[in-house]
Amino acid sequence: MSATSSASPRHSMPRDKLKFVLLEGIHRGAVELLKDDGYTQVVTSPKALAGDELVAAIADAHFLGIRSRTLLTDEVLARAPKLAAIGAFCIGTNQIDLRAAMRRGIPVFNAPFSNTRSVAELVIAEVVMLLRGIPHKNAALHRNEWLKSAERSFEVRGKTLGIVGYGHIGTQVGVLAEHLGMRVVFHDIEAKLSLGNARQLASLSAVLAESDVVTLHVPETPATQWMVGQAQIAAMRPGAHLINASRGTVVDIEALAAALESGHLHGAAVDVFPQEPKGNDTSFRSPLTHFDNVLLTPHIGGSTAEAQASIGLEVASKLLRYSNNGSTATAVNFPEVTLPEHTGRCRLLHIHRNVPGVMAAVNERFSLAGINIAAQYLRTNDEVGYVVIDVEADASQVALEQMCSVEGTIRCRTLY
Ligand SMILES: NC(=O)c1ccc[n+]([C@@H]2O[C@H](COP(=O)([O-])OP(=O)(O)OC[C@H]3O[C@@H](n4cnc5c(N)ncnc54)[C@H](O)[C@@H]3O)[C@@H](O)[C@H]2O)c1
Ligand SMILES: O=C(O)CC[C@@H](O)C(=O)O
Repeated sequence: MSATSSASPRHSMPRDKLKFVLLEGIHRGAVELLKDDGYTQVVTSPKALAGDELVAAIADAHFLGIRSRTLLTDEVLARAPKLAAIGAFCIGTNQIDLRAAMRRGIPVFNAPFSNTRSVAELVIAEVVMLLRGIPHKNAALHRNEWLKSAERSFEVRGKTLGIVGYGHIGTQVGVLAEHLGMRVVFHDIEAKLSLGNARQLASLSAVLAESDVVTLHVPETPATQWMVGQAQIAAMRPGAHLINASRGTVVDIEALAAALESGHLHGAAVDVFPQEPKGNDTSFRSPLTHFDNVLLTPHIGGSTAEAQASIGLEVASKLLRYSNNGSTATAVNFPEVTLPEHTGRCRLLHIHRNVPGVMAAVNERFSLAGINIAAQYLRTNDEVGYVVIDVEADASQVALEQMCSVEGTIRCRTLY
């Protein structure tokens, strides 16, 4: 496969010349899968990178794998001219400027549910721990204080769990909570099929007012930024608990700290933070650290052996499929093309601005050059078109040259 940009548009490269950069401790299963497929150039780092370090690391990368802490802005992407695709080895893709990547002809793949169960299990454990007052009692014992008491200690059975964002994780949490005898209510911007006896309420405030524990499972979007602030916390029941394992920007941490200080909330569990350390060698600071009744975890909702192994294989497979076959199925920012094998033929990939005349120009050039098109697959969105063309192997070089010089081309390449 080749990976080209308008700056260096025409290359065809064998697998061992293509470079994968995998940051943030991506599971070794991903590395093994890539190497087993002939991609021997796999560079890994246990940490997230930023600034000049990130730019240097990806300057000559053809494929990049990250998790939630590597920020890929348009400026960063502009400094990685060979980048053909990005793998987000997680669910969230808010750390990537998806539109900028699309405009640069770079599809982004993620693992939409490989860690769903892990997050749901952690949240259920936190619901039980918070309602029993365990964080506080545990902290006291670590200071040699014996707090044997039933005060503020409750069963979860019969209590109400409010879920905000009833998607993959929210629904799993709801199902598990009902197995423990909880009542489940939820708020979502979309009308959702309620699982079990869960009830969708009309508004966020209705869920806040009715719940003993509120758990957040929305993605980071402009609408969810700081969606739980002072007013929303004030609308929660006195003595209620808040869980955030979604994104750090969803909750106003100062407002949460104030509500814990005043005693309006009896506890919280927080896994995600507005600013998170880049790696395990960096220290963590938060206004929540001095509360005994807050369970703090270092963004490990999806960090289980099972989830990481499964994410590693899932996202690496998607990158391989794109590299070997051209398929963009399940890309989160790109026209999706699912493709059959192209054995015995040469496959050309062309990513272009979706403006009138591009496809006509491609077809005309092929026709004038006497190149027979064996198969053609096209998908577009409002800005970008992605066309995959199979031609006879002996026509590949001329076809690539013709295709790459069409006005409106963002990227073009041939599969090796
Ligand atoms: N803590 C962790 O380690 C961890 C792990 C996985 C995912 N996450 C986070 O959890 C989020 C949710 O994951 P998921 O797989 O359930 O996603 P999902 O897309 O399946 O579900 C998200 C739900 O939120 C709803 N929603 C969106 N905007 C909303 C709004 N303004 N108000 C109410 N509902 C809204 C959507 O309609 C959808 O039903 C991810 O985007 C990610 O940020 C965190
Ligand atoms: O593994 C990570 O860094 C992120 C986990 C989680 O937030 C996700 O979006 O899947």
